[in-house]
Amino acid sequence: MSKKIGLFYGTQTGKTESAAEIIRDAFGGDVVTLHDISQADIADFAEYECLIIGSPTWNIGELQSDWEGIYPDLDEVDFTGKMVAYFGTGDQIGYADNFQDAMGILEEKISQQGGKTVGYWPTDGYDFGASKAVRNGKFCGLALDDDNQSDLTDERIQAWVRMLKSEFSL
Ligand SMILES: Cc1cc2nc3c(=O)[nH]c(=O)nc-3n(C[C@H](O)[C@H](O)[C@H](O)COP(=O)(O)O)c2cc1C
Repeated sequence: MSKKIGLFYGTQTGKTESAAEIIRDAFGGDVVTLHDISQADIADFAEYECLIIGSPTWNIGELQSDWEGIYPDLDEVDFTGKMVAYFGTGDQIGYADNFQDAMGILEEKISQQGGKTVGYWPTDGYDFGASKAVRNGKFCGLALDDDNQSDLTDERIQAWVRMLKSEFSL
């Protein structure tokens, strides 16, 4: 595996950070480098051909606050030629009409800036009303819900990473 992957995540209470660590470990070796977006610079995206972007949804349909801060600057980043996978953490029962919105908001912006989305994930096995992260009946990335389905997080990540290894051509 010669390609390096940059995983950029934001977190408020640690769940998205834990998921990021499990994703990194699932790739094995030192393929994935973690970047807490609160410590990162937009120039850091340029170092990677493959990116993974993670955010929880907060405050009813909003980005995690560090992503919120950097979001306007994404207009200056060229993601052309990069493959980008997304994951989110959310609460499908407590926030059923905004489940995983942050993942959708980031995917929309980064796609507009040239990123090619990989790692779509089925909506089967979830029960929610509405989500900005759904594209043609699938999530635009891996949806995790540690508030209600923490027992599924590990197996979802392992299956998604197996898929990504192939989509990233690792
Ligand atoms: C005040 C509050 C608002 C939230 N809003 C949403 C929401 O709109 N949509 C959603 O899917 N999850 C929502 N959540 C759930 C969080 O996204 C979820 O707990 C997530 O795993 C937190 O990730 P973190 O620990 O990385 O910050 C909300 C949680 C709280 C406490």
